Amino acid sequence: MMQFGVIARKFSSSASVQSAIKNVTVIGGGLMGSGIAQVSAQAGQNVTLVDVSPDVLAKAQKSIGANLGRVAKKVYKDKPQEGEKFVAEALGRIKTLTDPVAAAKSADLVVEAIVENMDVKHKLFKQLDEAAPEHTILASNTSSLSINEIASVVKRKDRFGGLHFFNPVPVMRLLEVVKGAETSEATYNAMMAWGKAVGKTCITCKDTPGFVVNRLLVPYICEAIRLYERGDASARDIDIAMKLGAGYPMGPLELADYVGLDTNKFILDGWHKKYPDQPLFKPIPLLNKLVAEGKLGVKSGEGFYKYEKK
Ligand SMILES: CCCCCCCC(=O)CC(=O)SCCNC(=O)CCNC(=O)[C@H](O)C(C)(C)COP(=O)(O)OP(=O)(O)OC[C@H]1O[C@@H](n2cnc3c(N)ncnc32)[C@H](O)[C@@H]1OP(=O)(O)O
Ligand SMILES: NC(=O)C1=CN([C@@H]2O[C@H](COP(=O)(O)OP(=O)(O)OC[C@H]3O[C@@H](n4cnc5c(N)ncnc54)[C@H](O)[C@@H]3O)[C@@H](O)[C@H]2O)C=CC1
Repeated sequence: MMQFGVIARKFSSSASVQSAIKNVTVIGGGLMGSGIAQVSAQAGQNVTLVDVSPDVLAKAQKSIGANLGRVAKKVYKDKPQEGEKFVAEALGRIKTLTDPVAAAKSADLVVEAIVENMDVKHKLFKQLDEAAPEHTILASNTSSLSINEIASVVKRKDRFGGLHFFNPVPVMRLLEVVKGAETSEATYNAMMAWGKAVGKTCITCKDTPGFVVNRLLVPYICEAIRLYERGDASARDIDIAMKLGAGYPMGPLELADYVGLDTNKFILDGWHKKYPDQPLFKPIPLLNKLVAEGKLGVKSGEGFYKYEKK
């Protein structure tokens, strides 16, 4: 207990922690990338947010502005002018680009948050490795792919690692810092210091499938889908059970809809291919059916539940 207290204090987050990294490039302006850009800018970093789509970048700026407004309302409750200044300054620290190569040239750290596809990630990291200055650390926010496999295409394997954030990034306090087989101690220390500087509590994990959280969360969600598929309980009752019986903020089926059923399926299929004998990773016909029907959860308006389209 004593030891846990010490560890908890040692790794407790603080936005005032100093990091040598001042210029961060975030690639992918979707759900995760926009959140990573926001928390970095909030912590005083100069941020370049990159996406292939200018529309995504415009949407990301809008949602970051709205989320910074939420933070300002809380932190500067009685000082609205200071709140406005905080939002304007943080937004002013984020510039947007559609060219990852140009964006890498000024980066101390690049955090990649593009589609969960090994070939697409490889193509991007090859370009980044060639374009980025010598000292730049390259990191991936992958949910389920191997950090070593992603790093296989870069020369700077010692300056490569995993920085795995959680959705919604501005709210979830954890950051998994993943050491690849060749990640140097200096890179690891820099990633830990940066994670703390952007306000997260960091934990360390080796390059193992799903790291800590998803290795436990994916089988849990999949078992909930199988329970529902067998007709053992209704979706509503499964979710109520885990919220009221186990203290989770969302039930497993709500969380699956929130993360995206396509993402759930992608992770499961990838792990099943790699570990065909592991029963926890076996395909789930109901999940496949929902995805084939375009029922992807919150983002498509329907998954296990129906949602109003935004
Ligand atoms: C099989 C595949 C599975 C894995 C797939 C891969 C995924 C990954 O790699 C890793 C992941 O991210 S796994 C997902 C991790 N996330 C979770 O588990 C979220 C669980 N849900 C929650 O914590 C709350 O329901 C939640 C915080 C979302 C909402 O909380 P509430 O229900 O209490 O609702 P609110 O009262 O509206 O919000 C509470 C406070 O949070 C603020 N907020 C909510 N959403 C936000 C957002 N999107 N951006 C910024 N701020 C946000 C909200 O303002 C409120 O703040 P306070 O006013 O201070 O309370
Ligand atoms: N959705 C989640 O809950 C979580 C996802 N992740 C991981 O984060 C990464 C991103 O996920 P999301 O933000 O959910 O995806 P998303 O689909 O919301 O965003 C991905 C963005 O990347 C852009 N993009 C694709 N290829 C690109 C390229 N070559 N260069 C620049 N931009 C490119 C797309 O236009 C899109 O806007 C994935 O690796 C995912 O596994 C990690 C933690 C949680």
